[in-house]
Amino acid sequence: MVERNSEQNAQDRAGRPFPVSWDQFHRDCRALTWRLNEVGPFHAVIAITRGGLVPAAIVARELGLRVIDTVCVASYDHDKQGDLKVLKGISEQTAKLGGGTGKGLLIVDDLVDTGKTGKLVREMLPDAHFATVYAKPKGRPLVDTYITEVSQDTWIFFPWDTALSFQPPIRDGAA
Ligand SMILES: O=P(O)(O)OC[C@H]1O[C@H](OP(=O)(O)OP(=O)(O)O)[C@H](O)[C@@H]1O
Ligand SMILES: O=c1[nH]c(=O)c2nc[nH]c2[nH]1
Ligand SMILES: [Mg+2]
Repeated sequence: MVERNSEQNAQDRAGRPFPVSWDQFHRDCRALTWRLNEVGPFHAVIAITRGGLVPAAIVARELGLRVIDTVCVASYDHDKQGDLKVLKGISEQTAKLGGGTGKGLLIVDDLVDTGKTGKLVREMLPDAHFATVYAKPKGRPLVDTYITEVSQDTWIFFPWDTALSFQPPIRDGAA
């Protein structure tokens, strides 16, 4: 069980819900790839699981990359960030492709928020290119390429975490 830290309860701080549909997410990932295509070529994509798996699949498809690795990090227990735990590091084979420092490797995640996850992975591969679809201001300086910035008090709701449900009319107090 990931340890909870009430100071880091991101969703409590999040005044603004930002729901993202599958269509929107796919479009944003394609927009990200247009930018990455100018920066590459890359030897491999490394997804920061689990949120980075979906954008990594789309980016890899668009860039024609077939070597895909994962760095498995756990920190948020739903909406509360605890201590970061690396459950699986980058494979030796992928590390070799990046010359040990990550040169020519592309790290992909769905977003940076506080930047803690991104910082941890960057330290493993200082010369890798780090891309996220969304960025909040605290984490943004860690990212090399991103598409959309949202305010720090925004909570992004990803399509794999949500389902269609009834919403009360705005007049009746809907967000
Ligand atoms: O910039 P930070 O404050 O570190 O937050 C960003 C990280 O938080 C989320 O992952 P989470 O730990 O919730 O795990 P998940 O990807 O498995 O959902 C998100 O996918 C990023 O990896
Ligand atoms: O689904 C999520 N939305 C967010 O805004 C966020 N920030 C950190 N981790 C997050 N997970
Ligand atoms: Mg994640």
